[in-house]
Amino acid sequence: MSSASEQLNQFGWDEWFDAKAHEKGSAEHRLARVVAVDRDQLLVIDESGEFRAKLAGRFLYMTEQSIDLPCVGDWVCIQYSTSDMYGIIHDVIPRKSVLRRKAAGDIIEYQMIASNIDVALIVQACHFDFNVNRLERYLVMVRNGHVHPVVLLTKTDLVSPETLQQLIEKIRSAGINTEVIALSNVTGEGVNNVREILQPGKTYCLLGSSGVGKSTLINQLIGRHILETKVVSGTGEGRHTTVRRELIILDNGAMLIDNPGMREFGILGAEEGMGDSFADIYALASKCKYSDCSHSNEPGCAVLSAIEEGSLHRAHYQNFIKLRSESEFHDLSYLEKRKKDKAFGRYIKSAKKDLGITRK
Ligand SMILES: Nc1nc2c(ncn2[C@@H]2O[C@H](COP(=O)(O)OP(=O)(O)OP(=O)(O)O)[C@@H](O)[C@H]2O)c(=O)[nH]1
Ligand SMILES: [Zn+2]
Repeated sequence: MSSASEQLNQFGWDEWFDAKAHEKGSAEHRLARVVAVDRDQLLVIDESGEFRAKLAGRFLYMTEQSIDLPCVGDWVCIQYSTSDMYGIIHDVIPRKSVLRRKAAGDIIEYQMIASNIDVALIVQACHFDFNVNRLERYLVMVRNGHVHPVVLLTKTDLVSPETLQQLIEKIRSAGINTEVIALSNVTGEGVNNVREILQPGKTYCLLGSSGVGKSTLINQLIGRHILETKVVSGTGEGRHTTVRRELIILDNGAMLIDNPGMREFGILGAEEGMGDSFADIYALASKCKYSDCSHSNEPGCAVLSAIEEGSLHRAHYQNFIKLRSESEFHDLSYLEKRKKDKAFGRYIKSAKKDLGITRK
């Protein structure tokens, strides 16, 4: 790594990105990390501070999908010129991890929420909000994006220690081995356990339903001075109106991404299944000859006959197949793998018992 890129380590740059930048031939460019996106303007940070930036016309022209445009958390190749108040973004360095959600509608389109997140803190409140199935859906989304999950149970002040213990047992008996931190923003209990896992140079985000205490927790984690915004131009001079920063650097050097997309993520990402847009296909599927019909070539498939008859649009069906292979397949493969792991664990246990091996 060059010394310039070493200075970027504080913002999460590492050997992984370095290797990707070399592969792409972008290693010679100046690099910066996106801390906010405001329509066509971006706010980026590098070792010399924060700058406004815009996308290069050529980059915009060459980009076919909106998910390939820079989002919060991305590393970008940037050029600064003395004549322009904006830095010009020429490229995006490949993403190590992503949080994205399906855009509404039949066409399979994804919307980027943020990238290059190391750990997602999945927040549920002990009181009212707690739901293991929803937790599993969040875990699937997060792991599909290659983000490491940690579960936060908030509002412990509203439940008895026994109830809290039962909630944790429910999580464990669902086969979820993810680290769980219980906390109360009111008493402050457990908040330090969250602080302890936040490492400098790593990027975190909070996911969870509205009202579970994410903002309250973020406010506890943020030092006051971070809220003051000083935005300079590409030349390093002048001040401009404030952009709401979505990537926040905490006092200890850990980074926290909190953006509007993340706030809606729970509803559109983890909670909306495929059912809504493909209700017609699911209705037909119940009439297929085989209950495990994949609707691709089976005899007696009601979905395929509906296409033949013209009562189901082929394009709609193709979207269904594509989305199923892209999303449900990954989701299921993760859940199935975990079930298998669990089954394997039981198998090992019983085999040990048969052989008379017991834990000392
Ligand atoms: N009793 C109790 N109340 C809490 C706790 N944490 C947050 N609250 C309260 O719960 C309400 C919602 O908290 P927020 O932090 O705004 O929740 P949020 O998750 O940020 O919600 P959105 O901004 O809608 O995503 C507020 O009235 C908080 O004061 C807690 O640990 N215990
Ligand atoms: Zn079928």
